[in-house]
Amino acid sequence: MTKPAVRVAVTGAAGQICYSLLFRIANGDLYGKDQPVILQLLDLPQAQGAVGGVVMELEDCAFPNLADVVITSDPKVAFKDIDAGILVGARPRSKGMERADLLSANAEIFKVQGAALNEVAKRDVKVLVVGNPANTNAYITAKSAPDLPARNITAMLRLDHNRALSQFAKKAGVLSQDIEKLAVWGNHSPTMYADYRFATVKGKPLPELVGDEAWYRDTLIPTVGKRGAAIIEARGLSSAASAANAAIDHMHDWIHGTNGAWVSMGVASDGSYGVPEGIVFGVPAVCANGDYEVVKGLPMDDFSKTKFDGTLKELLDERDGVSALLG
Ligand SMILES: NC(=O)C1=CN([C@@H]2O[C@H](COP(=O)(O)OP(=O)(O)OC[C@H]3O[C@@H](n4cnc5c(N)ncnc54)[C@H](O)[C@@H]3O)[C@@H](O)[C@H]2O)C=CC1
Ligand SMILES: O=C([O-])CC(=O)C(=O)O
Repeated sequence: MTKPAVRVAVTGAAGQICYSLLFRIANGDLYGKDQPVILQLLDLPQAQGAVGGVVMELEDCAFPNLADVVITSDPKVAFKDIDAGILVGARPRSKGMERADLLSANAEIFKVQGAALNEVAKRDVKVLVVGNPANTNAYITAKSAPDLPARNITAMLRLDHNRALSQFAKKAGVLSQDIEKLAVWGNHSPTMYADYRFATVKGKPLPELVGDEAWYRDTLIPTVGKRGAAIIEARGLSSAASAANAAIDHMHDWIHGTNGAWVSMGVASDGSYGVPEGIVFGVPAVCANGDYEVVKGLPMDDFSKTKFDGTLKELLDERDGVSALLG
């Protein structure tokens, strides 16, 4: 017998990330090939025609498990009874613009969408915020959805995690899939801290395989931190297919589990590592049974502490920047 369909809302459906993401979800990359999915697509009124075009293309793929598609500009229609929500729709950064510039432009969007999720989504909905500044947008969403568990409203650090994996793999001459226990801490921004101190490859410490602490500090960390800007510079547009891939990885692992492996997720702090409660902070996590647990008790050395405090300070400043809006 066919399983009942799950409902997945995706916002920013006419945008470039969704042009990749929607096809991956419809193909079963999120919930599996045996799970019917209903896509509930949100975009602005002026983008409805373009969303219609994307939906024609989805139809033309004849995905066996795409049960239905809803197109709307009303968040309460898009989020009705959803099992999962991927909030992509936001104003993207253009050349020369920093994420902080996006803060106020996007804060209002996530306030409205948080309130709509609060009203109509399933009580155990899993939410991933992709739209930048992703951590603070997730923070606003959670604060605007007080009846939903804050732990279920997450932000995307997985692109940073995947970027770091690839750079480390290249440097150490190993496969990225063999790198375990990498952690990306903090904000999805150039201040993020890709921490390889605990990482191993087939039991060997990654720092030993890399064998070049100066490269790690002076090249790896800034390369990953500024990768989004490098892609904008090269493409004239921000990253899209890799962002969609990271969103699939994040949600897939949350839904299906990681078999003990660490992944990096932006999650509402419970106060651990000294991060004030509620701040959405990138942490290493292990997923199981449709839930995640933050890896706790990792020690910090002087370098880590400096990096950690820097990215935390940026998030606290962003929080202060939106506090008036949250009232
Ligand atoms: N967290 C991460 O790792 C990454 C985040 N991003 C962010 O993802 C976001 C989307 O990127 P793209 O798809 O490239 O942008 P895009 O400009 O191609 O598409 C954005 C879409 O969102 C829609 N939109 C705007 N306001 C909306 C609202 N209130 N409700 C629903 N839809 C709305 C627009 O009409 C447009 O169709 C940007 O904020 C970008 O910075 C991009 C890459 C990585
Ligand atoms: O940098 C940007 O604006 C897009 C983004 O978040 C990324 O590629 O990491």
